[in-house]
Amino acid sequence: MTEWFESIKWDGEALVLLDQTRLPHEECWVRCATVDEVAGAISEMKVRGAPAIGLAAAAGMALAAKEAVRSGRELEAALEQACATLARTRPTAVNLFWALDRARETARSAPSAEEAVVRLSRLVDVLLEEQRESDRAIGDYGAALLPDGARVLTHCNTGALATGAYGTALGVVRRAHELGKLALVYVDESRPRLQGARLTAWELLRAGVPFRLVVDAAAASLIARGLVDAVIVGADRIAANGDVANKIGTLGLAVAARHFGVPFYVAAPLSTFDPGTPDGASIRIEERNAEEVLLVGQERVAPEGTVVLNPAFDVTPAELVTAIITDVGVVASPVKEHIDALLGELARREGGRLGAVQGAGILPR
Ligand SMILES: CSC[C@H]1O[C@H](OP(=O)(O)O)[C@H](O)[C@@H]1O
Repeated sequence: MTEWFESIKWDGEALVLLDQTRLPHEECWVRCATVDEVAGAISEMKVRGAPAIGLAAAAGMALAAKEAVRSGRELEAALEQACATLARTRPTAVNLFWALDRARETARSAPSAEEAVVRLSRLVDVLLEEQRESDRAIGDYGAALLPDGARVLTHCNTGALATGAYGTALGVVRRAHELGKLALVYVDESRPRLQGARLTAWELLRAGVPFRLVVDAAAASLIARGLVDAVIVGADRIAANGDVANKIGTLGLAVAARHFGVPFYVAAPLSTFDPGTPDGASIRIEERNAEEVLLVGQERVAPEGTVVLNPAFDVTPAELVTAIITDVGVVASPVKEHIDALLGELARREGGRLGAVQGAGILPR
């Protein structure tokens, strides 16, 4: 995977973010020097995308530790408060909580508060490098699944903006393009926050990848007309049984893909898997504010008095998923039966924290 642009920078003193609410018309960087500023950036979606949210949260913990040592506050209490603040930002992407766990373990491993500051700062760099390696692996595994001349449909934004590295589903798209296997990408606009129209279009233009922007409502008919060889999306949380939480609108794509016999792929790193959540019904779906639906840009489109329901994610049952493309291999169909091997790998990586699980069906590196 060729080098890509940076969307998240960590200099040990602050988290510097490419403000995704200003793209594509303005490339503005925001500097977050406190945990509250990081939490605000996550809540306001200045940084968004499951892995990117995790990276930001880890930086927030490092900043909280630094402030505790500077002010002489007891470290444990300061980190617990920071953890609670960050955990309240967005509830669905498990990467946020995975990163907070990594940060707390890192702090606990330090012999002193001063050393905890050093280790937490180093953890942000480690997570950034892990994400680059993970995205590269996902790109390679995913591109290998696509036919030559592939026409792919994707939803929301799952690129470098969403991971801080090269992207998950959009990383597969870019890798396939680099390998000369990609003919065209259909990009769902992804109402209401328009991550596809604003962010994926911006990334693909930069990468020189051919694409067509479509309204969300067009996706099923493109699949029905035989214009799509594969649907590939990201994920915010994958439950122990393989059910997938992702941007609202994903479930409809999976149903259409299954009905018309088109592969439906999910691309996600191990940090998006949540062995602690048994199934999709147990995943908390973030409800966002009404203005996101009432307004298009700054213009109000619905009449006064309109009541809104604005779930930010939906859940796709495992049986509709053709395969999950991860950084350690592809979890083949039926995903529900084969996910155990992946959870075993996750347990190994997490130092056995989750208990080893035997299984089959994962394609080795
Ligand atoms: C690579 S994770 C991207 C994932 O996150 C998006 O949600 P949001 O834009 O609300 O953070 C969407 O679900 C993407 O699939």
